[in-house]
Amino acid sequence: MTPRWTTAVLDTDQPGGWAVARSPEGFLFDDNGALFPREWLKRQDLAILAEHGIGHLDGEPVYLLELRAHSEVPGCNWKGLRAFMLEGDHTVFKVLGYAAQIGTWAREHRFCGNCGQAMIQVPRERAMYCQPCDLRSYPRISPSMIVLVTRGDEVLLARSPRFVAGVYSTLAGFAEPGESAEDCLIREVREEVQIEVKNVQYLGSQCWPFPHSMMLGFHAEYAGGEIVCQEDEIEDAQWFNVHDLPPLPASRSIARYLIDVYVARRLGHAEPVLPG
Ligand SMILES: NC(=O)c1ccc[n+]([C@@H]2O[C@H](COP(=O)([O-])OP(=O)(O)OC[C@H]3O[C@@H](n4cnc5c(N)ncnc54)[C@H](O)[C@@H]3O)[C@@H](O)[C@H]2O)c1
Ligand SMILES: [Mg+2]
Ligand SMILES: [Zn+2]
Repeated sequence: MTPRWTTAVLDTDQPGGWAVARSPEGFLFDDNGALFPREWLKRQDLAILAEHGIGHLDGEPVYLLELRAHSEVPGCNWKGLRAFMLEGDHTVFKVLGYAAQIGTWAREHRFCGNCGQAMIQVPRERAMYCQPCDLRSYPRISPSMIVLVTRGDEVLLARSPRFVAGVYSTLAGFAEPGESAEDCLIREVREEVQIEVKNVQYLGSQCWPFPHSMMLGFHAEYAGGEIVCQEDEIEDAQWFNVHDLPPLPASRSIARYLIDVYVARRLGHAEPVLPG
């Protein structure tokens, strides 16, 4: 099946297509959603910082208008990316997630990190370029490990102080230079709860555009230790029985997928599908 959404580097000199507008307040939307006829959107009073051609949705070109600040557009409102993840069309969320990552990266790479001079967008390539340094900067992706640790009928779930009240999730953390995915996972579990794991198994991955994580999802078995929560990072961590789980993360997250897969296997139910 052809995917509805494919990324591409489009020429912004071409007219037409759809556009999304992103400001520090999130994405612009109205009753029809977050995609607007591009020519109409560009006629509105918007503080445009940059325009990027980002791909095709159902065969139609899509552009991003990255704004310096949010503006009032009659009949429209602004909404954060997370809200689009939680509700509405998943393909539109993927478009907006990609747009957010490109917008953030281009905004943060307007100047060369080596010499400080202005960089230019490379035509037909997703890169910012500094001519004097001959330096190209590509969109940043941050590999992050996420793991469900289990012990028979029990799963290890934890709360960060940043979570919605009551919600428990799997452990996660960013890879550091010099680490393999497995090294990172073992270190993160040790740091966050002082538990040792074994039989690490990769299950799948998910783009997590908050702001640019690439989540690599694993299952691991408990090998030893008692839970000791890392100060500041982990508010609480517990072993939960698969028959008595606390409020869990959003159904489109890989964290939820890892939990649902294990519970399904344990209870002999059909396995869920990982949202792309
Ligand atoms: N999709 C999901 O289901 C899901 C679930 C849980 C976490 N996540 C994501 O996983 C990522 C990592 O999880 P975490 O917040 O527990 O990480 P973590 O345990 O490594 O701790 C966060 C700390 O890492 C540092 N940090 C921030 N950005 C970094 C980067 N790009 N590279 C290296 N270090 C960085 C900061 O000091 C920050 O306080 C986050 O983006 C989080 O949103 C996704
Ligand atoms: Mg963490
Ligand atoms: Zn430079």
